[in-house]
Amino acid sequence: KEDRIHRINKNIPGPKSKFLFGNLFDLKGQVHEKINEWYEQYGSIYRIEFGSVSTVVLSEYSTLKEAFIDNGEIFQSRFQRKSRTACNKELNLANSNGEYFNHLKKTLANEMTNQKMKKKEKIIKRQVFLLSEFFNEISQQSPTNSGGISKEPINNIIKMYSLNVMLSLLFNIHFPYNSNSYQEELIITITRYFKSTGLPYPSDFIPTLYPFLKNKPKEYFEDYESVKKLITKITNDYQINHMLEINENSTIEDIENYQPKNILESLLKQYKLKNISYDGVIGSLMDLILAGSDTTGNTCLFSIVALVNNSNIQEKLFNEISNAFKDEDENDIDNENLNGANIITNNSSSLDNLSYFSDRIKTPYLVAFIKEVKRYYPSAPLSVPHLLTEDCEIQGYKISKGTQIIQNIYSTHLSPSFCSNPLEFYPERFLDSNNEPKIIPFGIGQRKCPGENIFEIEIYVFLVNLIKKFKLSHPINDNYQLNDRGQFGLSLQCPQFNIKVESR
Ligand code: HEM
Repeated sequence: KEDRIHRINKNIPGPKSKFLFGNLFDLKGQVHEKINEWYEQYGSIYRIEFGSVSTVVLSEYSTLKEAFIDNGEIFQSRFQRKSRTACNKELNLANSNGEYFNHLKKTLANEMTNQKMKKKEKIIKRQVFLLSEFFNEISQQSPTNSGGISKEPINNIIKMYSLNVMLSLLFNIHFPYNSNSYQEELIITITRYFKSTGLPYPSDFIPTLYPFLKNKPKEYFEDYESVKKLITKITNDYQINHMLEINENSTIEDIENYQPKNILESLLKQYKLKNISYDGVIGSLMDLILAGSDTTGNTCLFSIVALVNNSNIQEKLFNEISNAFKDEDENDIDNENLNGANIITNNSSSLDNLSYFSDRIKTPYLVAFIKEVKRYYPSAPLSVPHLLTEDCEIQGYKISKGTQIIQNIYSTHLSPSFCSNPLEFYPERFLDSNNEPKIIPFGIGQRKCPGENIFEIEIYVFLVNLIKKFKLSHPINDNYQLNDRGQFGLSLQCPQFNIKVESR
């Protein structure tokens, strides 16, 4: 089977590969930068070998469109890596295929529509308010009160925001914004897991090595299990406390008539109808929490880096936002403590009345800034690998079924074929709606990210509040730049940084 794949793919250009290991030795560390180097050498379609797995890397919008949209059906399956399937048994959304996947996707798509997500802005604003308190504390740290410097890098706290949004959306709970405790360990575990899950492990691609390396690296499997334990406990608790209407005595009809109140209940309903397994429920919740918190968290962090490194842009945004949203929020948030995670009470407040996101037309420069952040710092630089399920021809090259396909979002966004001066951070390029370049941070085609709608609200509300209330700058000198070279992982990791915060 592999001989056939290699025979068909051999006409596609690409670097020389080594016996047994293929190009794996080159794919260590900053994988996306190596993939970009090869893109510059071989163009928008090239072939590499992940051990014995023939792989084709596709870049640039027209090539990706030809594959993932014009030939969408045969490009939609996930390539299964043993290290991942050993954890999730192919029962979760991100790793399943075929009918089972379609069922899961439909269940989640129904719950994550633009309309439904817009109604969740209240939840997001609550989290942004709590996060602002943390920034307030930093700003008051210096003796003059004119501005303070964070004592520690702020990366984990910002990731706590995106994790809390997902936890409150799914389970109606969130963690406090402080360090030295259980939640910081959780963030570190998620970050480590997401970094390592993007790396190509030799045991996934060299069958002869599998028996020796199958449970390595140990940390990767331990991290997965520790997050799974937490999500399983929260899900079990939720069922006991909230889904009382459905129990062992319920008939199929009762279950079918049950109206789920959120994403979690929709998944549990499908489990009770025996359409998906309990592991499928937990695995898909983990997808949402892991994918939802790490990608969004890193993008929020990169947006802060962009504000600090481009103070003129920060001032322009401050002026635009202050003019657009003059009103002040009053926040009255009550929490009850439960095992370290707080239950969110549903007191209504002025938070409920205001929707920044629906009014984003008032802030065209901020909307353009967010697009530029997504382009310049693509949070999922190489997307999630796909599997080609039928032979096909793309850009005149024949590709065999069984080939692993990589969506190269990183080069697509940062190559001169995409836009002029691609290495300049320049939001203005998105101001002309007739001429705006097409970005694909969420992937392309049938497997495109289901979290896009919620992400857009999360980053918009986050930036409106942060920019309106605080001036952010480099902790040492206003003229210095923060390091913005992302570290490779399934999501591009923003380097750790401290920050100076002044209240506006
Ligand atoms: C900056 C924010 C985000 C970026 C850049 C991003 C990017 C991506 C990309 C590139 C993919 C793969 C698409 C493909 O294979 O064609 C993906 C898949 C996925 N994302 Fe996101 N994502 C983000 C936020 C989120 C959020 C907030 C959630 C959850 C609410 C989420 C959940 C998922 C899931 C579950 C998948 C797997 C979908 C599947 O296999 O069908 N993502 N995302």
